[in-house]
Amino acid sequence: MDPDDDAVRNLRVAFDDALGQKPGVERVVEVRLPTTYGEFRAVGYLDHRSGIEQVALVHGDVAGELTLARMHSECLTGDAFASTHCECGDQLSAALRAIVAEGRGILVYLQGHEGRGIGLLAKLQAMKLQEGGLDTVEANIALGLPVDARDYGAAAEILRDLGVRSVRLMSNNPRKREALVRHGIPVAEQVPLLMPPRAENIRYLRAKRERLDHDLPHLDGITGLS
Ligand SMILES: Nc1nc2c(ncn2[C@@H]2O[C@H](COP(=O)(O)OP(=O)(O)OP(=O)(O)O)[C@@H](O)[C@H]2O)c(=O)[nH]1
Ligand SMILES: [Zn+2]
Repeated sequence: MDPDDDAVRNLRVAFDDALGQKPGVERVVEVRLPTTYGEFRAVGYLDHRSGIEQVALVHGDVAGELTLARMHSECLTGDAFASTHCECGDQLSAALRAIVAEGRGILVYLQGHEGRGIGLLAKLQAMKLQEGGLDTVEANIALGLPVDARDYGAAAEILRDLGVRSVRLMSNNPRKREALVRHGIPVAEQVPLLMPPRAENIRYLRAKRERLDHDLPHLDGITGLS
C-alpha cells in the first residue's frame, strides 16, 4: 500500500477520535480471486476499532436485496486443517459452492471470531477439556471465558459497504441472525447449512443444539455415531 494511504488513514482516525466518533471498517483493497469453487473478488477491510483485518469474498453482483450471505467465523483447525472436531470446514466449502451455484453472494470470513471469540489457544484448551468429558459450553466456562464473545458489527458494516440491503443468511445459529439484525442488516431468511454429522463431532453438534439453540434438526434420529 502507498505510504500516503497510511498517513491519510492515521489522520482520519485521529480526526474521528477527536470528534469522539469511532471509525468503523475501511475498504483497503480489492482483487480478483479465482478459486476451485469459481471466481470471487476478495475485498479487504481494516476494522479501525479492533485493528483486525477482514476479508469478504464476493461473487457476482451482491448489491441490493436478498443476497445469499455467509458470515463465517474463523476456525483455523476446521477451515485450514480440515479437522472433524467441528463442521466449520465442511460449511465453508458448502457456502462457497452455494454462492457460486446461486450466481451471486458473499462470504465474510470473520477473523477475531476464532473459538467463538476466545482465540485459538483458548479454543485448543477448550477442545482438550472436551476430550476429558466436558461439552463445548462447559469447557469455555471452566476456562473462565465467555461461551460466545463474537461481535458482528464489522460484518454488518462490510455488508453495507458492499451495498447489501438484506440477506438470506446461511447459518444454523439463531443468535447470529439476531446479531446481524441488531446491527441493522435485515435477514429475510435463515438458510440452513447442515453438514452430515461424523463420529468425531456428533457430541459437539448435539451440545450446540441443546445448549446454544442451533437449528440442527438433521440430528434427530441419528444413531450409531456415538
Ligand atoms: N470455544 C470453542 N469454539 C469452537 C469449538 N469448536 C469450534 N469452535 C469455534 O466455533 C466457531 C463457529 O461457531 P459455531 O458455534 O460452530 O457455529 P456458528 O458459526 O455460530 O453457526 P453457523 O453459522 O451455523 O456455522 C468457530 O470460530 C470455531 O473456531 C470448541 O470446541 N470450543
Ligand atoms: Zn470449527
